[in-house]
Amino acid sequence: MNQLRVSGGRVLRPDGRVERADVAVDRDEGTIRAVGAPTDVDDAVGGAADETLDASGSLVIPGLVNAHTHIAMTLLRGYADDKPLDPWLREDIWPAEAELTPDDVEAGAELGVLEMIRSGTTAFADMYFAMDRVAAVVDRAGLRARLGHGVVTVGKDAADARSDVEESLAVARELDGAADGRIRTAFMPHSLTTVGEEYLREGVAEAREAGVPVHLHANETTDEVEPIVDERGERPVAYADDLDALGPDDFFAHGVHVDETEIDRLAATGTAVVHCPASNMKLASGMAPVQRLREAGVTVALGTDGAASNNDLDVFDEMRDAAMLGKLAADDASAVPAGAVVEMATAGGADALGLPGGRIEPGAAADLAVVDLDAPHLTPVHDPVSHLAYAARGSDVRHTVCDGEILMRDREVLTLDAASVQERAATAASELVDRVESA
Ligand SMILES: CSC[C@H]1O[C@@H](n2cnc3c(O)ncnc32)[C@H](O)[C@@H]1O
Ligand SMILES: [Zn+2]
Repeated sequence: MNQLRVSGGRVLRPDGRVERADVAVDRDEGTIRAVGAPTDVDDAVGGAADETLDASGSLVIPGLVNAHTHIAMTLLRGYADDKPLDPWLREDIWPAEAELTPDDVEAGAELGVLEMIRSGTTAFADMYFAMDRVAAVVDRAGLRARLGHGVVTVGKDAADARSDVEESLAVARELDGAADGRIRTAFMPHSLTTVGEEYLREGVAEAREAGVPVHLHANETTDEVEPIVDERGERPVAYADDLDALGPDDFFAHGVHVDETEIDRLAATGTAVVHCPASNMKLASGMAPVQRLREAGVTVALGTDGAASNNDLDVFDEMRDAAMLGKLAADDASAVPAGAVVEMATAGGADALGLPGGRIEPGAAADLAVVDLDAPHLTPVHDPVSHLAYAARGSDVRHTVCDGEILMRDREVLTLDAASVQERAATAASELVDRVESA
């Protein structure tokens, strides 16, 4: 066995306990072989490690999962701020995205992936355009992802609308299993209001036939919920159920404005919700009832949403925001505690996306982040889980491992050339804005 050993650290176990332990990784299989005291790990795997990552003074955690983003929107970070969702999209974001080229998407995706590796994220879900380019970046950079082409049919004639649906299905069929299985796919209609009913019905039926999940924005703002209720006489989750878009493989972004009946239906169908607290606060979309969702048994994951509504891709920020906002939403300081947001950012994310990882245990995918605790803002360490939720930052991550491969060692990303990625993205962003202004 080609063995990577993560040694000398404290390890976050699936039950939330933290213990001093080494982690032995089988790099051929990309899985964790043993976790425990160094001598026990030696006994379990035999032989010396081929490579070691020093985790002394550090906390070894499952690689974080960013369960909803639009990765290439890094190019639009800081481009348009301080507006609610609908005018932000219509007045600023969609006109800019109309000028995006596949090269831009690749440049933005590289920048996003670089930022994620640096902050300990090893898996993400992405809804955007030019997904073959995003897939190529994921393959090179070494992460895992669930990818889908985002469909919008409003404002399009029937031929264009149908071809958008077909593209999403084609991407879902063709890219599934790419990057040695690290890439999985989904059918991704943008939302229940931006995709017409006939296209939703056809697309979901074909996605079921192809065996790929469905991912969409749902119940994000009252502006989106109200027209559905007015026109259909039913809530969005009931409409989604009628479309056959709910199930244990499916995951919805946001779920801010969900009532008790909708929460029960999400739980009963096993549909996961990706909570995006920073985006919900920045766009003033509202406060998701995270405590209620979790109490009802809904799988809740965390997502940054795009970098234009966040404005970063740091899942540590998302954990802190989720814990803070969850308390405010429940009017209860004990709601959405530290352990809950850590679970949402790890096992909850992996479960929502149907990707391996999220737990440090033998047999699990070797997706890990090593968080350096030796910093003023992390001193003293009364409770490492509290630090993960409330005090740590993405920049505290020292090493990142995915599928048994080291993506970042001692804060140096090994799979991408950070300087050239930043330069390429900055140039692409400024040329994009020039094109938008002259359009
Ligand atoms: C059709 S690809 C995805 C599409 O979604 C847009 N988008 C970015 N953030 C949000 C959000 O919070 N709610 C809804 N839509 C969003 C993105 O700009 C793309 O156009
Ligand atoms: Zn989104």
